[in-house]
Amino acid sequence: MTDLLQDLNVYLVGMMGTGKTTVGRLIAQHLQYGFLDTDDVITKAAGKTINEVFAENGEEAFRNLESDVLSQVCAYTKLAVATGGGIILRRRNWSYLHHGLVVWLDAPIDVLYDRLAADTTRPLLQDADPKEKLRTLAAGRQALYSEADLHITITHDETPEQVAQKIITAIPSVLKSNISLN
Ligand SMILES: Nc1ncnc2c1ncn2[C@@H]1O[C@H](COP(=O)(O)OP(=O)(O)O)[C@@H](O)[C@H]1O
Ligand SMILES: O=C(O)C1=C[C@@H](OP(=O)(O)O)[C@@H](O)[C@H](O)C1
Ligand SMILES: [Mg+2]
Repeated sequence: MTDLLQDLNVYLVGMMGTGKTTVGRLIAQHLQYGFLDTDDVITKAAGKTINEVFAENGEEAFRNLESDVLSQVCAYTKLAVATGGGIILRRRNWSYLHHGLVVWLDAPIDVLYDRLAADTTRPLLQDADPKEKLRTLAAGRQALYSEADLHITITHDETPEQVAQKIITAIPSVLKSNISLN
């Protein structure tokens, strides 16, 4: 499996709350890869929280930082990368993501809402109706997420370890089909 991947980075994309950060760490352990979360890198580089970046600099500035971080991360290999849910919004980011294997974690809105209802660290969900906000964001992003190499659907009762295992099991199928296309 690790041979098949040829040190390619694995990028997890998907809506807030799908478990990119949690599952990304497990994927890294399985693959004996390093782990990186683009939000963590932004937080460290900016010296403030994601909430503070949004509040003080705005979403556009956050998206610029996100693109900068991704452009630097894609120069490395053997990384499992948890991205922020909006990374797919910028076309330029796809040229970086496609240096590696892009995995879309896809979970029902109810699951995302249950996980994030009490969370205050997602500025885009600090809204009068966070569930509706999740629906709107997901609807607007669906077509972009579907550009990922691998689509992993998550049900409400799957543990992070089960999701990681599902990804690890599915990866060879995409790599094989890529090879036969070339
Ligand atoms: N498979 C899962 N089952 C239950 N809770 C989960 C699962 N994956 C993630 N979580 C929880 O959901 C919340 C959001 O997970 P996180 O990894 O931060 O998602 P993301 O990075 O996609 O926004 C966290 O509290 C995390 O512990
Ligand atoms: O979906 C989004 O636009 C965002 C998702 C967040 O990351 P997670 O997907 O890890 O929650 C974080 O990057 C920021 O709050 C914006
Ligand atoms: Mg995350």
